[in-house]
Amino acid sequence: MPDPALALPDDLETALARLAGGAGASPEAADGPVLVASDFDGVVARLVDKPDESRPTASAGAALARLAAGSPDRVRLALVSGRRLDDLARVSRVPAGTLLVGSHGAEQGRVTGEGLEHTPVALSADEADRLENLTTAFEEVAGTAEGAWVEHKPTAAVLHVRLAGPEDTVRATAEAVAASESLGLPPMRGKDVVETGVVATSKGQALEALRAETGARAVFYMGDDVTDERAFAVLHDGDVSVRVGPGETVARHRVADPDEAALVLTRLADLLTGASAPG
Ligand SMILES: O=P(O)(O)OC[C@H]1O[C@H](O[C@H]2O[C@H](CO)[C@@H](O)[C@H](O)[C@H]2O)[C@H](O)[C@@H](O)[C@@H]1O
Repeated sequence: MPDPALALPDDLETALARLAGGAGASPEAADGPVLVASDFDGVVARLVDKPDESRPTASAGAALARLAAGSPDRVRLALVSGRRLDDLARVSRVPAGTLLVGSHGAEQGRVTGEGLEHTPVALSADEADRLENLTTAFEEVAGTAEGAWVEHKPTAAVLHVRLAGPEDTVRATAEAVAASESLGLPPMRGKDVVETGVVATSKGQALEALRAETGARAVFYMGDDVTDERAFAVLHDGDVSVRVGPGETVARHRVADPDEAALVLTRLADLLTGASAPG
C-alpha cells in the first residue's frame, strides 16, 4: 500500500481519470486499451549502487501486478528501460502479459507464463566490431578509476561511476565520452553512467511501436532521466506524461520520487482495473 500521507496534484489526478475514460474523456476515446508504460530505474525501483540489486518498490510492484492482470481490452502494461532485456525481466519480476523494451529500444519482448519471450538482437559484422572496440575503450577507462565498472549489453557498453570518487568521475566520464566520439558513436549521459550504443534507437521510437502494437487509444508514460525525454516527446493530446524527480522536461506532469510514482501506478490500477488495492 502506498504511504497514505502521499497525495497527487489535482491536475495529475484529473489527467489520469480522463485517460482512464472517466470524467472529461472525449466520446471517441472509447476503443482500444490504455497503454501504461514506465521506465524502471529511478521510477519503479529506487536507484541503488548495484544495478543487480534493484527491485520494484513494494507499492509499485503491487500496482504493476494489478495492471498486468487487467483486461487487455482496457489496459496493456509495458516497461521501457535502458537495461538489457533479460536483466529487466529478472529484476522487475513483472507478471505474464507485460511487454518489455530493453536497451533503450534495441530489444523488445514480452513476459509469458513460460518466461521471457524475445528474438535476440543480431548485430552486423561492423556493429559487432564497433561494440568490441567501444567495450575495450570503456574497460581501459574503468581500469583507471577506482569504483568504476563496465556493464555489457547486446548493443551497448555502459561506464558506471556511481561508486567512483568525484575527481575520477569527472575524468573517467570525459574519457568515455571522448572514446565514444572517436569511434563515431554518440554517447548518452544518464545518472552516473555514460552509455554508448552501436545501434540507433530511442525510447520514443519504442513507445510509438508499442502504441501501434497494442492499438492503444491513449498512452501513459513515466520516466526520470534524459533518455525518457524522447518518450515524452512522442506523446500528444489525450496522452499523459509524468517526469519523476528534478530536471528539465517536456512532460506535462511531475512527481517527486519513486514513492509518488508508485502512487500514480496505484491510481491507474484503481481506474483501469475497476478494483481497489487489497487492503
Ligand atoms: O531506463 P532505465 O530503466 O531507467 O535504465 C537506465 C539505466 O539503469 C541502470 O543504471 C541506473 O540504475 C542503477 C541501479 O539503481 C544505478 O546504479 C545507476 O547509477 C543508474 O544509472 C542500468 O544499470 C543501466 O544499464 C540503464 O541504462
